[in-house]
Amino acid sequence: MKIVSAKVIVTCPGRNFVTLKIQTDQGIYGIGDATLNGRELSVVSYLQDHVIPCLIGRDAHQIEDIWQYLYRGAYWRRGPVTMSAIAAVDTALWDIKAKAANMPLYQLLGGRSREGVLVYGHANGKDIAETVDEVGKYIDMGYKAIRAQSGVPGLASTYGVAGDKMFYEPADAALPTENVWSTPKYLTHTPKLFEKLRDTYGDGHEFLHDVHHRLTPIEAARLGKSLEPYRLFWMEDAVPGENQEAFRIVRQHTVTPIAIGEVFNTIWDAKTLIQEHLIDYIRTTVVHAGGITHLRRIADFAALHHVRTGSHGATDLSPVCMGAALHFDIWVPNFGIQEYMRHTEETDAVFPHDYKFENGYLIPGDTPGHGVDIDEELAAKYEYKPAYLPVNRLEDGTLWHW
Ligand SMILES: O=C(O)C(=O)C[C@H](O)[C@H](O)CO
Ligand SMILES: [Mg+2]
Repeated sequence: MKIVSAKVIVTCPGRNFVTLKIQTDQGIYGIGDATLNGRELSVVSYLQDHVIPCLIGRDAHQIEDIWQYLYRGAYWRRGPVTMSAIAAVDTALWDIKAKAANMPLYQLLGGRSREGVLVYGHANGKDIAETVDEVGKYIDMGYKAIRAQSGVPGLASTYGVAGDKMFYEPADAALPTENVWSTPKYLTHTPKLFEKLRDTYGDGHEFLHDVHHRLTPIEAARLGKSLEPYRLFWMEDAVPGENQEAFRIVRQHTVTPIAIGEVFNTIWDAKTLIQEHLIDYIRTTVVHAGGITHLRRIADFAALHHVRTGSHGATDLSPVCMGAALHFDIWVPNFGIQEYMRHTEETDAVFPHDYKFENGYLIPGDTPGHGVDIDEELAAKYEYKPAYLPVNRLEDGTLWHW
């Protein structure tokens, strides 16, 4: 089955998405997500100018060979742009193979390992009281796991805390918004939030928290320790991930489970973290870590070291990524949890899909392929709009992590 054409579709139904569509000589097509938040057009160019010309005429069934061809063959390995482009090709090819087999994608991976994919939603509020109320709304919707973020007293705005509660969009401005950050204020405040959540809702739900890479290792160790009485499912991105060895310090001091990986692109970003048992959950996902082919490699390596998966699933990962991720999640033996930030109605209309939310779980459908399509006519109505993620500064103006 030969690849005869491929095109990149950019659309902005409330936020930007980049989608690759690969067409074969047998009339079967596949799609893959290529969205890299705030840097979307660099992946568009990488695909259009450098990848698509190399795909034409290749056998769409040779997924592994094409992956190696694009990874090794480029000479310049890794990085978010390269790996998002490879992921888009890989996802589209798995979609094609599953459609050709007339099976849902999870059947090709090894079949279902579970009935549904446990997901966590995002609750956030300007203060503890509002966050506790928002968590209650997620519990009422049936969520069993909820990420909680709260505004910090004395800080005007904090990433993760939004006006629109259900459809929070971090890439919120044509140029980066500037937030102010104070580690001492945050470290004093955050344990109080989780104390209140456990007091209010008891022990029946999982609570998660995202630190956004803002702490040093010893500060992260302190936070993890202070959160221990509230039994978090995980503490996410506590320190920047580049220095994997730094996690040894966090690990030595706390039994709060540790998660990281949404900014990782390959197994090499997580190798030390996994083999030294420094983390509990690896959060790489389909679109930013080389597609299903590479994610499977990471998950298998993680399984050897008791590390489970917890794929990133914010709104900037399109429904195409979510669909593919759910087929992966329903199969992967060492599954942990899947993040699920709901897309808007406009986005869902552009990307018709067959997955559904039921009682705290997402269930992939049985449509052949990954079960997500793109309505190209509708997509064309939403023109690309530049949008950036915010930046973070300390109170004295120093640029900080976010
Ligand atoms: O969903 C999360 O855990 C995030 O941290 C959201 C990210 O900031 C967002 O997806 C960046 O593009
Ligand atoms: Mg995160």
